Amino acid sequence: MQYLLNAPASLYATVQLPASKSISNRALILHALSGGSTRPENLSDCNDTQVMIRALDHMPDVIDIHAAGTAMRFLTAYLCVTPGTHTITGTERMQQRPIRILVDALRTLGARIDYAGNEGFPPLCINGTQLTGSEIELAGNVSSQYISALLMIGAVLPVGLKLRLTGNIISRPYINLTLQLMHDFGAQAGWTSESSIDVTPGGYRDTPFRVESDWSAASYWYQMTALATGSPEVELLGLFANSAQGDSRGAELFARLGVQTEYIPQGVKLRKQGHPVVRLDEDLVDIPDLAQTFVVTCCLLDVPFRFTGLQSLKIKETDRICALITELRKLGYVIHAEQDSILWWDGERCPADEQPGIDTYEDHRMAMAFAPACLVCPSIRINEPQVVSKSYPRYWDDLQAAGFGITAYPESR
Ligand SMILES: O=C(O)C1=C[C@@H](OP(=O)(O)O)[C@@H](O)[C@H](O)C1
Ligand SMILES: C=C(OP(=O)(O)O)C(=O)O
Repeated sequence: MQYLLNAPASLYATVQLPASKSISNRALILHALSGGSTRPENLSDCNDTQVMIRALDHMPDVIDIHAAGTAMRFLTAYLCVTPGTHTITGTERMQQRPIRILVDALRTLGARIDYAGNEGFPPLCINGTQLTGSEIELAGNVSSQYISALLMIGAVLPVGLKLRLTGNIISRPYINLTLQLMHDFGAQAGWTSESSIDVTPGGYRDTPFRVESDWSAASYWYQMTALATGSPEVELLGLFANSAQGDSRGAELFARLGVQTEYIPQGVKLRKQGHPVVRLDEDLVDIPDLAQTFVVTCCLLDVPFRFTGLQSLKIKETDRICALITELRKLGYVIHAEQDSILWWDGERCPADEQPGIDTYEDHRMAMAFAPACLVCPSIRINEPQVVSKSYPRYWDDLQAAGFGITAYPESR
């Protein structure tokens, strides 16, 4: 399928954002480990959370988590401490996303895990057992999800858990989000140095918990506000000012691109104010999921950039470094990569396709970050638009409600 997008003449919208999948999937694991009956409220309706709910509710012999990185990593650790034998698998891409660092760490703690396909990658066959280890060292420079997965089970281990992280820690705010939620569910855990974390044993308590809206999803509305002409006004509901989500830092970066955030009781109100900076150089190591948003926005605003800290992009839903370079060329922008961890643009242009069809590579963020481009490039088409269901199933409905025209074609052209 393909969507042809048309921008509204002016952008005024009030949007009920989806709940955060990162928070939902942590809350579901912590709730399960608490053994309580008070289910977290306002869970995301996205595919990544649906697969988690299904797995925890039914615990089938074969658990298929589709494309959900958090579900794969968090459930792997969870299954190690849960009685029974399960195989956990996912999409073809998931079977290419590395998991050896987590498996090695869990094995050091005494877990019984076998690779059911290729060494180092899902699917995994896991036999739940009592873990006896309590201290591990693991790399912190590949995916923070391994660390979050270990931390969450740490509180139910007999003597707790001490983690020592090596290398430059990436996606640190996601580790802090895990620690915050563990605390909310009654556990004690925290940093003891820049690279060490201790978790006290004692388990979790049954706790009422409400999931905040998704700050990563909010970024596409910031992007639309930045790119819209006139005086756009967008209200995003369900976001907190003092959010534990690292991607809330997007608000501060967008201020430099001319979008002002006003915190209101229901969420945030966005308006355009001032002019974008003349160039944007930023380390995005803490906010990798916003890389596509900022790369596309800066090109379309004509703001040259250099974004570092992107080393995790190659192992996400697709190789996002390659995908961005290829798809931006269709819009007439020549961006460059360095050392698999940096993307930069000095303003270089190439002829744009007449009716660009953006490929999305089974990556929700490719679809969501390129759709706002219709505010600048008429006749833009998004291929396989249904990929948004991974984190924001109502994305296209919300765009239509905001006045965007969407025409669906059955075949990609
Ligand atoms: O813990 C989480 O909820 C997430 C951590 C990040 O992954 P990495 O730690 O692999 O960068 C992020 O990209 C992902 O979307 C969600
Ligand atoms: C990388 C992402 O998700 P995950 O790693 O959880 O599949 C994402 O949502 O951008």
